[in-house]
Amino acid sequence: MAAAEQRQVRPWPTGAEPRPPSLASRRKIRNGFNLCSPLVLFVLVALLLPAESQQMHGDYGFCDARCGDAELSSTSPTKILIKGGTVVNAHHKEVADVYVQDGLIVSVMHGIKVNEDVTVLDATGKYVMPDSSRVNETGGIDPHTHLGMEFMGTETIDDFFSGQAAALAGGTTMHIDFVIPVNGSLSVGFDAYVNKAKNSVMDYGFHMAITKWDETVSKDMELMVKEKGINSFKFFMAYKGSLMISDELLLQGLKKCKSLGAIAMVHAENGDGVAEGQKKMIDLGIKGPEGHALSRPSVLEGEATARAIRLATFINTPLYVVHVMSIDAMEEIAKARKAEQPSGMSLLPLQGLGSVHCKQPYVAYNGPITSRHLCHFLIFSDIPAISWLSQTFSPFSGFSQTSMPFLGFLRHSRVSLPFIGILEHSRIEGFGKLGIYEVLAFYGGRRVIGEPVVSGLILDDSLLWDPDFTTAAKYVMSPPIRESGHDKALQAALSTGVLQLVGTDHCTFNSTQKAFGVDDFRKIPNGVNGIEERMHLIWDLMVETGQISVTDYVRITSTACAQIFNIYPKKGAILPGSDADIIILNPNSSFEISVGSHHSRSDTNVYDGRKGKGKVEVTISQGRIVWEEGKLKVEPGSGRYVKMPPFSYLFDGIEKADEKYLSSLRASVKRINYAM
Ligand SMILES: NC(=O)NCCC(=O)O
Ligand SMILES: [Zn+2]
Repeated sequence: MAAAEQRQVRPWPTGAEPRPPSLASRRKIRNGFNLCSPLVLFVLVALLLPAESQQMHGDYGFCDARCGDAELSSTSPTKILIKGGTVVNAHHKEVADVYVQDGLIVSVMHGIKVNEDVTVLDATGKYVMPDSSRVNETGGIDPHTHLGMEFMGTETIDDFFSGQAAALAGGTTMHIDFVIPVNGSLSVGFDAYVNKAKNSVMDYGFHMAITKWDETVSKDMELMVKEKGINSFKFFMAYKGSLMISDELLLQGLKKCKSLGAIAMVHAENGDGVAEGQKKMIDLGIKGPEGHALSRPSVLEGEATARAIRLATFINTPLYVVHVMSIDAMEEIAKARKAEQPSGMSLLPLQGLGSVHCKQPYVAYNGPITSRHLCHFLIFSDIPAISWLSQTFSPFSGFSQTSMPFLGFLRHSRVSLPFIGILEHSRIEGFGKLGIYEVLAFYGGRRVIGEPVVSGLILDDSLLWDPDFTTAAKYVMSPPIRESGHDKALQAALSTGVLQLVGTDHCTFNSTQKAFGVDDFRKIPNGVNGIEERMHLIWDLMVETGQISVTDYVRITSTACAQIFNIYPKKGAILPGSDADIIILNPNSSFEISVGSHHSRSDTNVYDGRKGKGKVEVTISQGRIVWEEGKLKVEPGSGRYVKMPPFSYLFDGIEKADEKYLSSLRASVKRINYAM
């Protein structure tokens, strides 16, 4: 990496600010069970086989990303034992050790002993609170970023290097960026992004935008899915005159997505309405950043969301609504997700069942399991007769999520009240512990996913009225940050499962770039930061306030994304065989966000000055410690492109629904032709 490039990455302040306390007193453990035994090596090789990453390694040394230092440091060890923390997955949490080797999680269990060549991060004691231990581990996945994006006549100030360095410092270990076609060409756009991503320092995937429609685009979509590892395409319903597509194109795109098993994503704002709103503001003489919010009210977001959902329903294909910013859009998603629940079925809270540690909004599905309803259960049991279930449920047992034996049993036996019924059955009472820990994914109504972003969950639009242009302009993004009230409603929707996962839409422009629109809000490049702040802010906003549980946190920041984009449990889980992308978060430490210490290249930060509880103290990416004690060590070129296969769980049952639709047509009707 060029030294000049390195210098542009902002430093973690040295000396000026108190450092977070060291998480881990490193030590070597002697005389333990040898994890390099032939058996373990065999397991490792077996686990390595299904890896689907396409490596795009550069020829770089391992270097420190801190500003100006440019010092080379040695590669961090690839054998790591994290001792004594609470391992949190979306389905379950437990105190356990995690052993990592060669970039993979090898083992998650109690009392792992290792040889002296293993680096031990011992979290025990230091982080255990009176009621429970509180070290939470998993790497976050940001489903929505724009690094190195050319947009509104300029290019984002964060490229793949600085954006990813910032991500790692904040505990995000993978992100999915949007490839923008070049003059409508997907292939040219893809190649351009492969080039942009050359200096990557962590794993990443690609979505792709569709900005025009013709035979070549249609064929290229196929190529992208079948050969390039893209399983999602985004349609901009806004940005008239540049990225915006028509309903006709959207329909073509939805059909194509469905045939390829790719997820259609929408930026849902009525672009014609926005153009009209902008004209109105300019006519009224409102040219400052507040004009941005005023010109694109939430009704335009609600309308486009409703339209996209209806068109996707018409085609019968899944839809993913990016950056849900308003109550209007969220309510359309809520309505759609409830829409098709067959009568007689309901959602029940799991509270109070045996040893279940479930809190709202965990739900169990109290009705027949059909292929329309993906219910992914994890059963914990010490009842010998059924303890095999938790083993068979290992995602690495060779079964896909939807063909696990137990789900198969539920489906085929057509049991009504299958789950709750079984749990309440007297035969198992008193035999031991039994619990459903969580329903990982529930899909009941239309296949609609709603993604709020950190800015929409936390901020309100008041600062767009700030008299200082630079301050106001940094909040300009689309759809706009809404007036107070929308944020709280989005939080509630997230905590109750109406919205599923949290992105950032990290799309940074510095104050010089934002000043392009000093005389006209329409020229202010749209976008805010968040890739570094997401994990901290969501922890503080949602977990610290009790709105969601720790396992929910993992689900909305990591697991749901991995499941939707079909890379679970390689990503999004702390399980044997998963990639070793791990964070260690200390809920007793505090964070403070500051433009002076963030790792983005931007000279502004919309969260500047925010403080909160919960600090990511260690980030492990690809099995290497890349963030520890406030120091970032990254290797440009080490980031791997993660291919994402089509036909995620969201497509489960689509064919059956199509068949049902066709058989319901009662057509074509045979008529007597009287004319003959
Ligand atoms: N959101 C935003 O303002 N900028 C990035 C482009 C987009 O996602 O609309
Ligand atoms: Zn975006």
